Amino acid sequence: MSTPFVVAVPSKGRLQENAESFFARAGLTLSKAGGARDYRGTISGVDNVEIAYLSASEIAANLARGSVHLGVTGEDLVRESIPDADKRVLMIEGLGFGFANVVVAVPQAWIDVRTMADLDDVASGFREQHNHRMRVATKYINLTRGFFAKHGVGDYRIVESAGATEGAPAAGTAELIVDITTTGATLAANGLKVLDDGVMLRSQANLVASKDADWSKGARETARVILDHIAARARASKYREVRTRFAGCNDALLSEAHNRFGVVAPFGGPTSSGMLTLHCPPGKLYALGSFLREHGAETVSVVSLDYVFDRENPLFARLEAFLRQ
Ligand SMILES: Nc1ncnc2c1ncn2[C@@H]1O[C@H](COP(=O)(O)OP(=O)(O)OP(=O)(O)O)[C@@H](O)[C@H]1O
Ligand SMILES: O=P(O)(O)OC[C@H]1O[C@H](OP(=O)(O)OP(=O)(O)O)[C@H](O)[C@@H]1O
Ligand SMILES: [Mg+2]
Repeated sequence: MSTPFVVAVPSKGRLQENAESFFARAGLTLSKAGGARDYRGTISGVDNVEIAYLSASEIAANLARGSVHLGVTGEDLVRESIPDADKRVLMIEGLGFGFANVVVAVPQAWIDVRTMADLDDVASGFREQHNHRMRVATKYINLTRGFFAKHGVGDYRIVESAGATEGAPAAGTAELIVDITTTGATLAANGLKVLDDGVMLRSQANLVASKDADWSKGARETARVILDHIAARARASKYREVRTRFAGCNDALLSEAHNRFGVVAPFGGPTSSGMLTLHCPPGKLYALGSFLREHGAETVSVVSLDYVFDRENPLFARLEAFLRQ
């Protein structure tokens, strides 16, 4: 038997539920072989795939190592734990959940410190006054080093923090922090504020491929099938299907609809009896319906799409290009 194609899926934390429903929406049903507590699983109907249930940070580490082919994890973890990430992994697609920013936050009491440049001023003075360098608590060590260097801030020391990072300034173990935030509630509760230019990374959950996995012919074919499901779902959710029939429909009208509403005609122009099928972005449906009726349509119906299978698979094309590099 050939070695399995491994897909890593978050087993806990904030990304877990959304990741499972992302696969389900794409028609990929994950099942845990040995029940809820099992950490290996399969995808029904796609042969030779093994699902590895891991934490989001383990998934980033496994992608770096090439021990999984595809994984769902946060961009923050990818950028922090994989040096030269863009060469080692491909972020195939942002998944629209797990949004969070990695930020530099200082005590609100530091009223004169609003920017990284202000922080640089504080850092220099701090060392003279306190006999030690300004301390930054974080688990994002590499991201912090890169960002601070980019802003010319050098006079600081990192204090590694695995959890409850926001508490470090009040506890006296650091002067400021770098951490991930969504609502900002935890920062506010700890009397911290984000610097105006202190957003280091806008992260979301991503579908990520590892360059160093075993990309045999069989593995590529499995990736193609999985990404075909995902692309079909992504394409379907960008549009609604609009159907109508009217005599006066012509190419000029279709190109006006395309320009004004972003409409595409996946099956070509109207049939001989004037039947027309269009795909329209959800936000433009009413405007398109009005436009079609103004030009002679009697009735316009709209339905949701589950999948749109195209000959082109942009996600797999991106993966192939990356693996060729
Ligand atoms: N408000 C948030 N705080 C932290 N992470 C968030 C937030 N919103 C989204 N995320 C994303 O979720 C990822 C996993 O965070 P979470 O703390 O849920 O995982 P975890 O199961 O605790 O993983 P680990 O054990 O590896 O820390 C983060 O790296 C980030 O990409
Ligand atoms: O901006 P907010 O919406 O308040 O969210 C930010 C908080 O959430 C995360 O912690 P998490 O809940 O993942 O706990 P952990 O530190 O144990 O991983 C993060 O480390 C912050 O503490
Ligand atoms: Mg966590």
